[in-house]
Amino acid sequence: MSTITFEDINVVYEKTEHYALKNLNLEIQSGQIVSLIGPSGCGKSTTLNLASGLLKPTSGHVKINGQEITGPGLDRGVVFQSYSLFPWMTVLENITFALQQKEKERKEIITKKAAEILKKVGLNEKVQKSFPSQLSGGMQQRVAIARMFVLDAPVFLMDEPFSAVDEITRNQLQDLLLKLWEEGETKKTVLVVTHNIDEAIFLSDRVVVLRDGQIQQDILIPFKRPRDRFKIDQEEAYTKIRHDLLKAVSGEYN
Ligand SMILES: Nc1ncnc2c1ncn2[C@@H]1O[C@H](COP(=O)(O)OP(=O)(O)OP(=O)(O)O)[C@@H](O)[C@H]1O
Repeated sequence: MSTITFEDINVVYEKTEHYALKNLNLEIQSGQIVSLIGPSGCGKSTTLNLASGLLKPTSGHVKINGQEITGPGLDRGVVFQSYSLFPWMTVLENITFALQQKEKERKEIITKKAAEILKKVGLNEKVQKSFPSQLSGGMQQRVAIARMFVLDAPVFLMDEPFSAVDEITRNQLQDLLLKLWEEGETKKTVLVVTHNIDEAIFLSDRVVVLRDGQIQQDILIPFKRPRDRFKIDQEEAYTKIRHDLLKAVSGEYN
């Protein structure tokens, strides 16, 4: 169980004068999926980087379960837009290497575990023996998702994880993420940065809209899980939420 809290956060990057984040207060409850959306430069990645521990706030506190974050840690899994796999290792080696950093099991056990999660995300033995450069972007992102789940951190931080792939692949990856998340015994706390309003609605329990480093809107997404994208988008509530989010992102919300 992991709740992330941002308390009175201000971020002013070195050699700049403007606030990348200003008086930001946000709590992401344990087991929630929360998306951050908003126009370019509104502070989405800055918020995520605070949670990952790669960035420290100029003032304020970022905490997990009440404990101040002081740097990156194994309690947080991260997936970025670019595939962040080691190019000189095969797919299977990428996962076993990551697992070896965490678990002190025998090599055969780790390899078995790695192969199992890869199979689960739809990557067969042939793909497992391939190098990342031999795979499509969507497949590489499947590997990154597999790695995040097998490492089993209680918090997942994802920065535009599906923005580099085509729309059909994007939908498949969203479905995969939700399937693995829903199957989990303890629900992961997930913070996702996205530019895509439909993705934010489909994935999230809450969508937070940032503008100029501040929270403009914080909208609850009421659709029951598991969700069917082709059903929820027919609902009246969906149209209203989408409309409100589009307005908020465009800065036209009063
Ligand atoms: N390393 C940095 N040094 C200086 N300013 C930065 C740095 N990183 C971000 N900024 C500035 O901080 C503000 C917030 O940036 P951030 O990357 O968090 O926005 P974003 O919403 O993620 O944008 P995008 O959607 O384009 O990725 C912007 O004005 C940006 O120019």
